[in-house]
Amino acid sequence: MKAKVRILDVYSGRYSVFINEKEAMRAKLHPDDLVKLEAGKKTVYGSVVISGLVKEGEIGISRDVLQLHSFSEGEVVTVIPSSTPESVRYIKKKMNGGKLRKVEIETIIKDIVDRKLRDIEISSFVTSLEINGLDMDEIAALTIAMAETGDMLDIDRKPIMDVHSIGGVPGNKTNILVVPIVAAAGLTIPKTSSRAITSAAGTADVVEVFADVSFSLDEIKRIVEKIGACMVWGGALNLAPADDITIKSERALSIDPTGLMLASIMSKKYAMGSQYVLIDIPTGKGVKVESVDQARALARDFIELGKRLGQYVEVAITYGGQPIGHTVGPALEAREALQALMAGTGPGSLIEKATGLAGVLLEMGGVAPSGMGKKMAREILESGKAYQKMREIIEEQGGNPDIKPEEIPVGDKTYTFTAPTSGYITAIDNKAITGIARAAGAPEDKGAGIELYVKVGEKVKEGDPLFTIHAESEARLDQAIVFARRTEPIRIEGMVLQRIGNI
Ligand SMILES: O=P(O)(O)OC[C@H]1O[C@H](OP(=O)(O)O)[C@H](O)[C@@H]1O
Ligand SMILES: O=c1cc[nH]c(=O)[nH]1
Repeated sequence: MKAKVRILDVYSGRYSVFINEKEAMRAKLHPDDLVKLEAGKKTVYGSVVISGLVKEGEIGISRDVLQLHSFSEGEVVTVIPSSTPESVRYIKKKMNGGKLRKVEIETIIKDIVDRKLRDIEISSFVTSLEINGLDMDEIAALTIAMAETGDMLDIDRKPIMDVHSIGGVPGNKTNILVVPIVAAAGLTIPKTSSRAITSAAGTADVVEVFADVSFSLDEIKRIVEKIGACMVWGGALNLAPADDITIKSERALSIDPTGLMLASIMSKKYAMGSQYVLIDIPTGKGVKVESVDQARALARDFIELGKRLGQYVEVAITYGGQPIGHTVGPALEAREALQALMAGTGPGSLIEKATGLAGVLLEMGGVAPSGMGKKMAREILESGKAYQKMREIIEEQGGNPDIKPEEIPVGDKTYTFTAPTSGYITAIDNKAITGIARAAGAPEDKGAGIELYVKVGEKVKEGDPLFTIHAESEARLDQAIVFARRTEPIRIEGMVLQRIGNI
């Protein structure tokens, strides 16, 4: 069938194609059917939405499609019903525990990028990877397919350093300090981050509080060649474009299948042309990797994958047993990171980790002698040079370099939990902290999150404040309070954990 394009002011978070009910009946199209739109050399796939927003003879296109494809109002397109793509068969193969061949992985990734696979099929793919995993051949094929379906960056300043955390630990704003420290030492570090996957704030969500994170590859090249660094969102570029699409399913399920995580991280590094990559594996209770043995096994996989991609990879296993610093959630974390950069100091968990990671990169990049990297990183932070570099990054990325931490707005609906008893803090439950911050609205509501007043090992008196929840609406605050009451994220020795009555 032929129809005229009508551009609808609608964002559905997916590729939606709106068809009038009568037209759909005639063409035997049903909600969520896959259709192909053809106009000249352009081909786009989308899912059918039956809607009164368009008349007969029209085809409505949501703004999501227009972000990557140009269609004009009134343009004539051919609408062709599309059958289930071949890649669904390969997804089922993985669901049944089979090993995928390179060509099968390439087909799945291409179909994800072309939007031939819909959310439900992509979620099934992600779930099949969570359950049945991938071996190193599959991971390497997946990484290269994810990178090569998008653009590649070629920056003239070498060597190109990079850092990436596997995430999972609440409050992990560490790389917002690492990147300016490393760039202030004269190294080149074009950092791409994803948005939150399992946490309440990915690094891209946090940086977005004070600067833009969505840039074209040409803009990134210009920024990095000028100041040696950037901190951008991988999903905004056509860089490993399957990554952000699969991350949406991961976020909804709060899972990060190991093989997909390796491919997600390393495809971004490969596409950015990174030569020396440091991977941070936070390890501890309630994060993605709970034991040092598991962390070592994962480290070997990163190093092996790096070799296959021609990259030199080192891994830092870091402490992830409780949140990093004192804040969780985009705006609160942005405040804390900026404060630390300005003061050259801050909470031990943040400063030690940031200078430790930056130090490894300074040694890998050959600007610090072996064993001296951390000291040099600390000097750069304390001297204010890292803050100056951060100001350059913020300015080049369209933000206000003069912004002060207290000027960053945080959620004004608050509730503070206090210590029910006196004693030492014995544990902080990472998963519960993330769950509360997400219930409060993070990461989408930038001001939502948690301010923590205590860390494990500290002494509190009954009635001392433990943490404050911030939200942007009363409804979200109430949800977070309920979640916090149910999960009791902070344990104090001697505290009654549960009271059980007649059962
Ligand atoms: O904690 P969750 O949400 O699972 O993991 C996602 C976060 O981990 C990585 O951090 P970085 O960009 O290396 O700092 C990702 O880019 C993302 O920001
Ligand atoms: O970028 C990232 C970080 C953690 N896990 C992923 O899958 N991607």
